Amino acid sequence: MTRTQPDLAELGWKPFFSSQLDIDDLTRLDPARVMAVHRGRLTVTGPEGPRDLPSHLPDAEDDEDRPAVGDWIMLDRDSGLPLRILDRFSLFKRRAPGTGRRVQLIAANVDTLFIVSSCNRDFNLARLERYLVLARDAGVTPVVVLTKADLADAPGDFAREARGLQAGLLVEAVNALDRDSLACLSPWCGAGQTVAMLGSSGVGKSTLVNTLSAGPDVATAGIREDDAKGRHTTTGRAMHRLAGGGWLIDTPGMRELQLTDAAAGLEDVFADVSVLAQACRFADCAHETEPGCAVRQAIDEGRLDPVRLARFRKLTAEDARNSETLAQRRARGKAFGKMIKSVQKDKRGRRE
Ligand SMILES: Nc1nc2c(ncn2[C@@H]2O[C@H](COP(=O)(O)OP(=O)(O)OP(=O)(O)O)[C@@H](O)[C@H]2O)c(=O)[nH]1
Ligand SMILES: [Zn+2]
Repeated sequence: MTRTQPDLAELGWKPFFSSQLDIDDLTRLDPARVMAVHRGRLTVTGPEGPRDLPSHLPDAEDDEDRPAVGDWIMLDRDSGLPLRILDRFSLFKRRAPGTGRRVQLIAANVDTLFIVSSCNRDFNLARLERYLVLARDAGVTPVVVLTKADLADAPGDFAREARGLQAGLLVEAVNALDRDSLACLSPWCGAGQTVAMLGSSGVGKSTLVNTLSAGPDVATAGIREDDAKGRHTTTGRAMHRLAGGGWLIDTPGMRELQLTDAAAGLEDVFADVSVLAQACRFADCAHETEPGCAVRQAIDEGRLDPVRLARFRKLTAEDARNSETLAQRRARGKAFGKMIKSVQKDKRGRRE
């Protein structure tokens, strides 16, 4: 299949980006979209086709000044070098493991997050809520995609349960192997649109990528780089061109995303709990044994499902754990080490 180079709009350019440029910028700079980031290099695509560039930008100060897959960067027209990253309308990021407060950028300027689960034992409301919090936190519209509908007796039941999580939540049950069955996803896969995907292992993410993909990629194909041994290796693709004209970002980092600093997302996805909590007597109420707890009162009166509160607690704990600083983590590790030692001592004491 041959296809012409995508133009700016097809690459996902929006008025949001034009509004960040002045006349002077337009005469000196060219925009390009980051298709892949790897070992200090970028693969970008602009209307002139794909290019391989160094990833360092002149004014980079902190972690968020580094280019991520999906970013729009402005290149100097003369030197061809990247000068500036345009503000992102959405961003998936995470704390880099073991580095305290350092942030790793996963994907930028994503319009829609496909939250993938399947119509079988993988289906789990707690997991869906976790992904909904991630979507909300990144500023991306979520769509729940339930695969393996063809293997389930009553796929509608799964879809109904998922829809119950949030008013207006978009849920589609599909057979990921069948292109016709994926037609319901086309509103989010059209020209210029960018999708990312989250879901546990085996739910059908790779199958979805394959079925939705346009085939051989003009925008990213043909970029080769030398590896350490001087061999040519084709750069791993992070953005897949979709048959509908849009883009799908699929990177290992995206697949491993965890909750961090997600307080705003939690408050939104669990708006029912947050609203109740405002009426608790104590601002830091843990809704356990505190007097004047409006959340527990709602449970006693049957207005809130205790299972939902338990899921909210678990996610809040995950967020707190992932958001703690390296110093806090070390302190917790030490306290835990001390406790183990004292238990071991205690056991030895009893044996002697
Ligand atoms: N019948 C049917 N099989 C499916 C569907 N979606 C996925 N499968 C099958 O399920 C298996 C797992 O699918 P994958 O696409 O590899 O799952 P994944 O989410 O990419 O898994 P990881 O790579 O481990 O993250 C494959 O054998 C697929 O063919 C579906 O909608 N219907
Ligand atoms: Zn309370």
